[in-house]
Amino acid sequence: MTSPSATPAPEAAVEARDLTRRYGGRAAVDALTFQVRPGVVTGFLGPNGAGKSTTMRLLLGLERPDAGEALINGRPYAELSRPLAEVGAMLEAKAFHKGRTARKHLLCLAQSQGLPATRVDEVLDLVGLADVADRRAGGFSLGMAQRLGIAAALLGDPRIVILDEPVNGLDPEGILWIRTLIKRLAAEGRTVLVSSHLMNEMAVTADHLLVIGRGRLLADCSTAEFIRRHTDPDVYAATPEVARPALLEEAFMRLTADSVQYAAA
Ligand SMILES: Nc1ncnc2c1ncn2[C@@H]1O[C@H](COP(=O)(O)OP(=O)(O)OP(=O)(O)O)[C@@H](O)[C@H]1O
Repeated sequence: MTSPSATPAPEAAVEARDLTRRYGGRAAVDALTFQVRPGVVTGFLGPNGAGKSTTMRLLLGLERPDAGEALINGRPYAELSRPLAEVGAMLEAKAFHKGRTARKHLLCLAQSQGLPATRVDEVLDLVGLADVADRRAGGFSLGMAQRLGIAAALLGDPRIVILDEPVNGLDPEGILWIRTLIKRLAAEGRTVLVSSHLMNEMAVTADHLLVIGRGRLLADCSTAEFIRRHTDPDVYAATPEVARPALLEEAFMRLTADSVQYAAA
């Protein structure tokens, strides 16, 4: 039998090390250090302006850190040889050329990354857009645009998926669809990092939480542990276990109350 110490710790798929990004002298992301593990859904939470989107942009090489490192499979995004095959992301649902059809949009992306064109129809099927694949994406509803964004993120069949507010503005059916997909991606062993403002949604989707406020890490633990630690003990004790996910919002408010800030323009 192999002793646990003989097994090297797997390299974190997504990692921030002392990650810092400043705008005009103010730190939007402030010495953040965390790892995101495969096989579970990690929720990325924080009040408005906490630095979630900036952190995701840093991880995806869309911005450069002022200090520290943002790593995908141990390397900065810019050093990945086939980025879409390693990490898929949706930061903004409507990030496509409005005059292009959904299929054309995905084909262009596939070609630019050396991915097989056959993958385009696979992801269109996966997200339920096969029937509207030849319609111009500019006419898509928000729900359809979100699905197209997710199709683009999954084009390279990446082991890492990063989604910024994927359920924003969706109807209940769209929310349920994304929730089911996100859980399946994690169950397949992928690393899934998802930001959201919708606490009820995170409570039923995320296994693990990273919570930030003013660019700093406030919590890094399982969702159940987060609720236990940050809920009033009497309320926690009086709430049956099945109902405890509903306490996430209160726990989040208690933890982040001091971190809500609105910087003067
Ligand atoms: N390009 C930029 N130039 C100047 N300031 C910026 C820029 N991008 C972000 N910021 C500032 O950095 C801080 C963090 O913003 P960020 O969008 O990362 O937060 P967030 O947690 O994603 O917020 P939200 O939940 O509102 O989307 C905010 O104070 C924001 O105003």
